Amino acid sequence: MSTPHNQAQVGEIAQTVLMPGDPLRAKFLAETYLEDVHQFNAVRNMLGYTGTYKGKKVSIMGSGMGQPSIGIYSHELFSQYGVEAIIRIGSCGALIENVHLRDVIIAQGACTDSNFAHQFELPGTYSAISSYDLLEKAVAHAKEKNVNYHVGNIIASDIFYHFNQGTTQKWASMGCLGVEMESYALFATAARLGKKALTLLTVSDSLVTDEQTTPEEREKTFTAMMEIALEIA
Ligand SMILES: O=P(O)(O)O[C@H]1O[C@H](CO)[C@@H](O)[C@H]1O
Ligand SMILES: O=c1cc[nH]c(=O)[nH]1
Repeated sequence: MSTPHNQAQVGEIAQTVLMPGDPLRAKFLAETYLEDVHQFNAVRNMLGYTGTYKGKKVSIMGSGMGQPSIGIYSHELFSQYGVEAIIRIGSCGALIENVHLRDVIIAQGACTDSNFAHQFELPGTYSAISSYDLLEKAVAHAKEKNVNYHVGNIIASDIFYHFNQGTTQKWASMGCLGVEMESYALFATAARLGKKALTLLTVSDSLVTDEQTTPEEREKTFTAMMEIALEIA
């Protein structure tokens, strides 16, 4: 069996999948941390790997950028491959002053400007939240490893280059810690299919101070977040 976007056979993918947006971050992680690794997907270069971490079977696969992309991959993983939990390991922009470059955000919930949840025809606004079970474990590991972490809400936007300069400040005024582009669709897909999801983000840039990390740093150096995800997988 395969899907239009994933050439893996059933059984090749672990019950927990770590998902960075960047498929090269998936490759780095698999090559750096996993043993007995094999690559299960290369369709559209959305690289996916399964291996073991401390004896535990774990998969890592890129999600691409944006809610439509993670909506496709997470739906297929949950509904076709028996995946029970997806942990997104992404980069984000900091929206408030006390969230610094390279800090880790553990997303409790995600707001959005996307219409992803309109498909559910709910009689109101859906609040997308992470799995408390995964969240609790991530916080425990972050504490144990002395990671600079924050737990709270984020904004999962359909837009990277906002023409209206004030947009992200409005989300900051509602307590959102960071901006990224996938978590709302991931949390909603998991909820609809009765599965678990969590997002861990490393701050790659600050919309407050304009500091930035390089593309290579985003690919290879966000290891505190990667290690938390591997421990709780
Ligand atoms: O680094 P990743 O996981 O791709 O996450 C962030 O980076 C991309 C934008 O540069 C978006 O996908 C955003 O969510
Ligand atoms: O969506 C994103 C991801 C990283 N940094 C941003 O500013 N936005």
